[in-house]
Amino acid sequence: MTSPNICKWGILATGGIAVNFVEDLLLDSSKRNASDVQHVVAAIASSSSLEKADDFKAKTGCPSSTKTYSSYEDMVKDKDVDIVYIATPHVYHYENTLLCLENGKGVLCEKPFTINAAQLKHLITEARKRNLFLSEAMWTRHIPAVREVQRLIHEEKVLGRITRVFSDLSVPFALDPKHRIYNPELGGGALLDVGIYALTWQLLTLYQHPENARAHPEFTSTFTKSPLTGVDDSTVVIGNYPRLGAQGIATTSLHAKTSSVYSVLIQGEKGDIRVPPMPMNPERFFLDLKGQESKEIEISMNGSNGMGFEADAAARCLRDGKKETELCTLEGDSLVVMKIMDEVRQKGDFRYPEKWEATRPGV
Ligand SMILES: NC(=O)C1=CN([C@@H]2O[C@H](COP(=O)(O)OP(=O)(O)OC[C@H]3O[C@@H](n4cnc5c(N)ncnc54)[C@H](OP(=O)(O)O)[C@@H]3O)[C@@H](O)[C@H]2O)C=CC1
Ligand SMILES: O=C1OC[C@@H](O)[C@H](O)[C@H]1O
Repeated sequence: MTSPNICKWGILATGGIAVNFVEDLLLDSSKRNASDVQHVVAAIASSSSLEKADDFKAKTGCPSSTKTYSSYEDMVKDKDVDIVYIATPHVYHYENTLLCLENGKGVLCEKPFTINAAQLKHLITEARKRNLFLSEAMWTRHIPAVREVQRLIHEEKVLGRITRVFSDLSVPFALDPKHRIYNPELGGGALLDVGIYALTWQLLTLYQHPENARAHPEFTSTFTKSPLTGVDDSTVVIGNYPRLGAQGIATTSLHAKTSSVYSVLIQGEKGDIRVPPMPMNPERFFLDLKGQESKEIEISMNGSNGMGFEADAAARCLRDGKKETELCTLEGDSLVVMKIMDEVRQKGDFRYPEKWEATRPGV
């Protein structure tokens, strides 16, 4: 048996989700059927202090060999780092990614990739120019249960013709204007933070349906601005897919909570598939075929938070010299999502502060 390929990660930012990501990196990858790759947390950087990076290292149980840095700029120069995972608030993704690329590092950047499509196009150009790996950490696209739902409806066609897909992620956050979810200076708002998952499910099921052949749907949307800070606090995106004769209704809210019955409901002529919450990383779903008992299908992640699958995909790309993952391509997937979110924000007459919408001068 050949030894696993080792992927050496740098962790840029030490907030909430970075903990979950690092926990998954430290799990035995064979539990995810990924014995061909192995992850090492080579370095952790905090922009706040070295102490914060050290605390993060201790809290997540990283080995003593993991280096810590008190600046992102120093970490990206570390020769022991192959790829950087970026977990800062949304408005920083563009500059943080450029910093990594300019220092020769591949990047897996948290969602939403950037604030707008123009910024993402620039990142794609820079990554290609430098022949570096680049991907959005849209983990949902890599989750085994999500892939199984896609296989069932697209390949096995268990529901026959698909007619409608409802998808929702709604999280009632406390009304705090400083929290990144409500703060326009951090790229807050329901659509970019949580609505992106509801939209992704619509694209995974309808846009990526083989009979749609990635034809761009026509979108109708509503965008409600929070009286607190002006970011959207509830948004609906309806996609019309004429090639399928189907519609997708993606919803998000910072007030309501996703129904406990389903976060995704895929309706077809032969029945429904129902994915209970949460939609980001489901381990089970229900197949409700007409005239039959409901069947629960469980696809366990064996104790993983669900973020290891995107890390495995990135590690395989680095090993194989690929510059993007197959399940979350730059132009075919991430850029499509960014363009739709731009369109929805434009219709809702909402822009982030101009300095966060900007691309570098001359781009
Ligand atoms: N995939 C998923 O399920 C999830 C993804 N996310 C995504 O991950 C990213 C980070 O979210 P989350 O971890 O919840 O955010 P947190 O607020 O918990 O952490 C963000 C980190 O970014 C760094 N940072 C740098 N500049 C700032 C600043 N001006 N204000 C605040 N933080 C700053 C800080 O780390 P330091 O001090 O170390 O530099 C901070 O701890 C977002 O893109 C979000 O959408 C979030 C939750 C779940
Ligand atoms: O990605 C996310 O998923 C879970 C949410 O609670 C969080 O705000 C968001 O960033």
